[in-house]
Amino acid sequence: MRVVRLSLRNFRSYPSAEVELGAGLTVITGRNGAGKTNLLDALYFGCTGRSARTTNDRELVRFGEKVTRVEVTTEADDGRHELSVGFEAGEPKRLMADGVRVERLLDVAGRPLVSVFLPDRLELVKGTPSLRRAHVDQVVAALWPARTATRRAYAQALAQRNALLTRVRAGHASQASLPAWDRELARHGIGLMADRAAAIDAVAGRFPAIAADLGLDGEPAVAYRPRSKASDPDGLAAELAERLPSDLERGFTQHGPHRDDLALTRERRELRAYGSQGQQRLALLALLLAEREAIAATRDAVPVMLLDDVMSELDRERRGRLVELLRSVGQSVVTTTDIEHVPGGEGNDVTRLRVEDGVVIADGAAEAA
Ligand SMILES: Nc1ncnc2c1ncn2[C@@H]1O[C@H](COP(=O)(O)OP(=O)(O)OP(=O)(O)O)[C@@H](O)[C@H]1O
Repeated sequence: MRVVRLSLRNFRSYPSAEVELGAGLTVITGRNGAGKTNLLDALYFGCTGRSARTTNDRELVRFGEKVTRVEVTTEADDGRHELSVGFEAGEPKRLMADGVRVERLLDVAGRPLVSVFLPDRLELVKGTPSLRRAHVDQVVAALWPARTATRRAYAQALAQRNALLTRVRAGHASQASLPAWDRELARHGIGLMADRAAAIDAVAGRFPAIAADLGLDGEPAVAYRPRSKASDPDGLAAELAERLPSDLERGFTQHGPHRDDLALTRERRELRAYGSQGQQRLALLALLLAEREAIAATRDAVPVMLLDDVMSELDRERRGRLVELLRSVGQSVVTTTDIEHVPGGEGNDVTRLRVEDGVVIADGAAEAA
């Protein structure tokens, strides 16, 4: 499946725009502030129903306007499909798939998977474990959509246990029902840990070669770091029981997969603490590309890569390697202020779009794929 067309109305800086994407690499050029990221975010929004940049949807509505709308046309073996997201500022979003109203685009079977790199996504490497956990869970969802149920069940059981801890602590409930909740939490917890381990396993094997391809030296590696050592629900329930006094003191559950992390390392040291900006950036790109490969191998779908402003931060050799990787398989869209930052960007297989004064101009389309 690939995205063939993007259409927007009153989205961020665009009054309206119609964009045809290439089957392989599409490069969006334009000056600083021209609207390149806005276009990339519109694509993300149209495919997922969410912005990659903000959780405040109001920001997406063009200044002075009330309603925004993004439509995405995809092409798959069974023909073309239409996804659309629109809303009036302050009102709920209206999501449609092939003209039928849906609750969430993420649940639509035929929607394109997207993987996005924005400069602030470096937080995934540098930031708190919670960001990496959420990311790992997204990878699980992309690999095996049905398994999102396990994460939801775990979150629900955790919330119930925490509520009970608060009541016990306040003297409003007895401890008698805690073991039952521990068993429930442990059952879903072990399931969640198994899903995360399997997802990282699929990615970890691919990561070093891709990282090396991108020019990241020093034996880069990615590994799942579960908080619990347990291998079955009884083991995790026992660990929870052991920590009960301290949980009661604090009023929340301190142990379990909601404290897991993902380690990105180079020379066995955490990139989060010791990596240069360039190394962190390369590791994140390698991670996203390894995930793309793992997803492509598991499902009949290659996620569309959306890369914002990544080229200017890489040296020429690494830019060249990244572009080669992107051109080798699937669909990707990159933004840059200067086409010269995309080695091979003038090639016949590359679609070039230029953004100027709120208008998107086809700057030489790729030959039919
Ligand atoms: N809701 C909105 N309505 C109108 N304009 C907006 C809205 N939100 C952002 N903008 C404008 O969009 C422009 C930024 O666009 P964008 O971030 O896509 O630029 P860019 O081409 O990626 O720039 P850079 O190369 O500097 O990263 C700014 O001029 C900003 O004022």
